[in-house]
Amino acid sequence: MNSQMDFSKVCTAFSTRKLYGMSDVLMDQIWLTKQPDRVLYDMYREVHLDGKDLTKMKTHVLRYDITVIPPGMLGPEFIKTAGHYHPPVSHVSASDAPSYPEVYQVIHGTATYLLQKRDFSEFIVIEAHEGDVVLIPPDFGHVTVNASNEKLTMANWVSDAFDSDYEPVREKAGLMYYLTEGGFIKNKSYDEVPEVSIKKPKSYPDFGLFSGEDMYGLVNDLEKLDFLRHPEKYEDSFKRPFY
Ligand SMILES: O=P(O)(O)OC[C@H]1O[C@](O)(CO)[C@@H](O)[C@@H]1O
Repeated sequence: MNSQMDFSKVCTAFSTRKLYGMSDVLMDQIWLTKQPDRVLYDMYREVHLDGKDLTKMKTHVLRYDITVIPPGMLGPEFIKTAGHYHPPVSHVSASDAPSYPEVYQVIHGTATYLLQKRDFSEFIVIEAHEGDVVLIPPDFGHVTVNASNEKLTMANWVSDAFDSDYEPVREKAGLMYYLTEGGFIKNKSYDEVPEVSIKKPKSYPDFGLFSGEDMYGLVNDLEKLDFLRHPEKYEDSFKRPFY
């Protein structure tokens, strides 16, 4: 996928996330009161190069989305996405059903992915550059930060069978740590937090995902993304510690 494309022409839905819509998850509430509302980032849903690709995505109940996050600060914090968890897969009735995973690829710029385990036992940070792929395993909440001085364009493949859950991140006023110019700052809403665990991007041969390979190409091989819809079948590959 080319970061210079006009994604609004090749998506089925466009939306933006605005500052006031994220007020609950920001570290500096005093800074916020002095800010006018503004658009923080753009989201393009079901990006497709032609109608056939869109049909394939819909048939497999998968979405290829693009998110564009300009550089900037939210007070002391670097600009970031609101953050959310995915619900457990609905076709497994067990109380420990895994939640839907997701895979990101940086198209242009630098992304810092923050991954937080649902039970607060892990906090993983992965800085990714152009071509890098980052897999969000089941049961991790996630936020993307643009801590660089250039525009970030990133893609994701994800199941289209659910809505993201924003409440757990909102009720704690963000993830366990905020990424600021001075480094990571602990979010006081959490009692005990694990240390920040810095990891490097990698390829995921078990899932057919390789850094440097444009993952839009998977539109021609969507069976390979079955793990996004049926993570319960890939339990061994998702075994902890995943990173
Ligand atoms: O939903 P949030 O937390 O604002 O994050 C934005 C991004 O997350 C995704 O929904 C995928 O999880 C992207 O498609 C979207 O652009």
